[in-house]
Amino acid sequence: MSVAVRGSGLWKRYGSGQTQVDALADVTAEFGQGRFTAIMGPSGSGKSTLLHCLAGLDKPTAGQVFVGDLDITRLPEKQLTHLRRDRIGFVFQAFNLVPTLTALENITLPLDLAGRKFDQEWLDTVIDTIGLKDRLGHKPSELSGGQQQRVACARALAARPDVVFADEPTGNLDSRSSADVLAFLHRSVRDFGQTVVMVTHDPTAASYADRVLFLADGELRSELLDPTAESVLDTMKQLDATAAAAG
Ligand SMILES: Nc1ncnc2c1ncn2[C@@H]1O[C@H](COP(=O)(O)OP(=O)(O)OP(=O)(O)O)[C@@H](O)[C@H]1O
Repeated sequence: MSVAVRGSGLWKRYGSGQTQVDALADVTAEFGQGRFTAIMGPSGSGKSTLLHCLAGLDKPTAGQVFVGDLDITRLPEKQLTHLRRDRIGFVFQAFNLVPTLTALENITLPLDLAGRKFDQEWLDTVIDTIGLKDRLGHKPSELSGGQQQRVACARALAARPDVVFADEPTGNLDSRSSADVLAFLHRSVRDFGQTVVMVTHDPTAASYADRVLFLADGELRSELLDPTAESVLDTMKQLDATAAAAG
């Protein structure tokens, strides 16, 4: 299995002296191509920081991030911007759609901005899979939260990136809409070989992934393969118990 993204010896330090926080403390992790990985952990454990460093949105204090063979921590800002545009997709908790554009215009916006020719067949496949064909001419305000997030997922996939990073993509959704969004991400991995890395608090959301990584205090503490909501909950309880015993 080839590796889509790799973080090696990642540190992220904020502040100094009394207020110093190591949001990441020597995290090394690989994300295989065509795999769906969830990142979990208590609030403040470093999940978003890890995702942002892996996605080139933030620079680690030490360590390296490779997208394919490319060390993105060494890239000048302009090349990094191009890499984020061409090879990385993002889905945020707050959808972040452009309110004045239709759903379809939002989906193709990154390609329009990059002046790229569409792979129409791929775009049709993605649009078929989000199941919003009759809503493509609607503005975000005319769509439900779940529909908006599916549009945001389609936008992230439109350029067929090496990897899609999703930061709490179901954090603002009810369970039915969450299931639609997660089913779409799952299908993009299973049917199209996409690579997805998703931060979530929700054991049910994590159960859609192939693998769950658990962070605590900026360190990787555990890993679960082929998770179920129950096995994720059990692991969270064990980690809580270990933390309570240690502290
Ligand atoms: N810009 C910043 N300046 C100082 N400290 C920061 C900054 N960003 C994050 N931190 C600290 O780094 C640690 C990790 O934060 P991070 O947001 O990555 O955690 P998280 O696991 O994503 O939390 P949550 O689940 O609450 O979103 C926290 O202690 C946080 O307070």
